[in-house]
Amino acid sequence: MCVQTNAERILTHAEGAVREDEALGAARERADDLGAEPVPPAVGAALALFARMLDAKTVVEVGTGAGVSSLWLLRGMREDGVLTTIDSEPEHQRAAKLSFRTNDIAPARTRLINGRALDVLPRLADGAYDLVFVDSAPVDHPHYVREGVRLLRPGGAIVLHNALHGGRVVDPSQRDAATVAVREAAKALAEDDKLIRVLLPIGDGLLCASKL
Ligand SMILES: C[S@@+](CC[C@H](N)C(=O)[O-])C[C@H]1O[C@@H](n2cnc3c(N)ncnc32)[C@H](O)[C@@H]1O
Repeated sequence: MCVQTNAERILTHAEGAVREDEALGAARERADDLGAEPVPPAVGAALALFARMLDAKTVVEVGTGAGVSSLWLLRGMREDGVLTTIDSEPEHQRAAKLSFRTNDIAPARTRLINGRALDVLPRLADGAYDLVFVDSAPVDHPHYVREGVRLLRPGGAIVLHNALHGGRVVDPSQRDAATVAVREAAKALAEDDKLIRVLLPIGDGLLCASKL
C-alpha cells in the first residue's frame, strides 16, 4: 500500500479541486488516445486564470497536443482574442481542431501552425503577446525562454510546464540533458531583473514569469 505524506495529500487535494466539463473530458480522451499527454485540470485552470487576469487577447502556445490546454486558455482569454498554437505533429493538431469545433470556438480565434517551435517562434513579432505557454520538450526550455520573453509585451507573462521534470530537477544527482536544460531555463529567468517569477508545484511544475 502506498501511504501519502501530508505534503502529497495537500497537493492531491489542490489538484483534485478542479473539475472539467464533458467537452474538456472529450478533448482529454482524444489526447490520451494519441499519446499527446494533456495538462492536468489544475494546470488548465491556472492557465485560464492567467489569461483572464492579463485580459489576454494574444497568446502563443508551444505544444498544441489535442487542444486541452488550448481550450483552457481560450476560456480565459477575451472573446476577441486569438490563440496562436504550434505543434510539429499534424495528427495532434487535427484532433485539436476537432476539440475547438465541438467547443464552438470560432475559427478566427485560433491560428494553428504546424512546425517545429524553434523554427516558428523566430517568425513571431517582438513584444506582441500577452501570454506565452510552453508545454513541449523540456530539453528546449532555454530556447523557449529566450524566444518567449522576446515575444511578451510589458506586463505579459511566460509559463513553462514540466519545470520540475518529474521531480528530477530537485535531485542534484540527475544530470540528463533535459533536466540540465530545465534548470538552465529557470536560472535564466531568475537572473533577468525585468521579470517577477514563481514556481507553482502543480502538474509537472509550472514556472511563471511576468515581464516588467
Ligand atoms: C505534452 S503534449 C502537449 C499537450 C497540450 N498542451 C495539452 O494540454 O493538450 C506536447 C506536444 O508538443 C509537440 N512537440 C514536441 N516537440 C515539438 C517541437 N519541437 N515543436 C513543436 N511541437 C512539438 C508534440 O507533438 C505534442 O503534441
